[in-house]
Amino acid sequence: QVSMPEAQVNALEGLAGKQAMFRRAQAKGVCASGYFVGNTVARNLSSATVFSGEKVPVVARFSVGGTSPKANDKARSVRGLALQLTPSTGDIWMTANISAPVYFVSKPEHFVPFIQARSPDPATGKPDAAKLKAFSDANPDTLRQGAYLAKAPIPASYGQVGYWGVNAFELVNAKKESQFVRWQFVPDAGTLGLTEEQLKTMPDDFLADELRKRVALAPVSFAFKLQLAEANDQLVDPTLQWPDSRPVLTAGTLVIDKVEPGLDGACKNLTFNPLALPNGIMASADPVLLARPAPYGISLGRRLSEAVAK
Ligand code: HEM
Repeated sequence: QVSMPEAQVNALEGLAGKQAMFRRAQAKGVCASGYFVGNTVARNLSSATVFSGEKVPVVARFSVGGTSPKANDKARSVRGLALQLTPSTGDIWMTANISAPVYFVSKPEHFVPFIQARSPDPATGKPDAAKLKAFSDANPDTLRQGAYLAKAPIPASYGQVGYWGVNAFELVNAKKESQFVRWQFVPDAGTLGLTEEQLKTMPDDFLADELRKRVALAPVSFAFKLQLAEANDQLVDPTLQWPDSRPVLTAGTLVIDKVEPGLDGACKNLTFNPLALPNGIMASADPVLLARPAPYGISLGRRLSEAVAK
């Protein structure tokens, strides 16, 4: 009997073949570092020490969606921004964010059939179109992320695309007041997509070098924004956004001022566990959020033991 988290990681390995030593999702990426500074908006909502206003050291990993370390940087997939914040006092905070406001499943048990419907059928070497249609028809919520990405520009830079936390979290302040939020990292340089011409002429691999060159000239920064839930907003379905009318407040700044010359750096031995939350930031009841740490840990375990076995 295979557990759900193991089945999820196995399904990811089936998409483009097992990629030993690489992350089983967002396999292609680059490690970077910098700092985060929270402001009074954050401090009024949360007692987390990452929001104290000090420069909190950050390890960051930018990534391209999919399970292949050779993924095409021009693919119509998500880009990722994963962070580990290590304040001088208090708890570490980890978060893994994507360049879409929504996820592709609303229930963790849909993850395996979603991936399998897109994986090559052993008989034909291609995904089974009928199987994909049947799954999509039965679960139309699994098409929402694709619909978003179909309309979004293909990012020209890891530093010129927005990243969303997607899942809802609960902030709690010193007075024990609670506020449910969703966060996003909005690039200060603005968003920029590849032109039709660039989509034809750019190489498949450019994002890591582009970020190195950009950061060598000046740090890359993002506004950390919080969208505030109202009383009856749903907190458990990451395929749905909250209404645009919900207030979005700037609560801090993320600055990236160094990019690893290679790919790994400090990210190699880490998994960015989205439930590694400090006091003052709590998980919502979103079942997709609660399902994340186990497969991340399994992926970390597999890739680290493969690296030793090599
Ligand atoms: C049941 C749902 C999910 C499963 C099974 C899953 C699975 C995984 C796995 C196995 C990894 C590789 C971990 C590692 O080796 O360190 C990963 C990484 C990642 N996931 Fe998820 N994930 C889920 C939901 C989400 C959601 C909702 C988001 C969006 C916010 C997300 C964003 C990311 C990002 C950005 C990474 C790359 C982190 C890095 O750079 O190290 N995942 N996921």
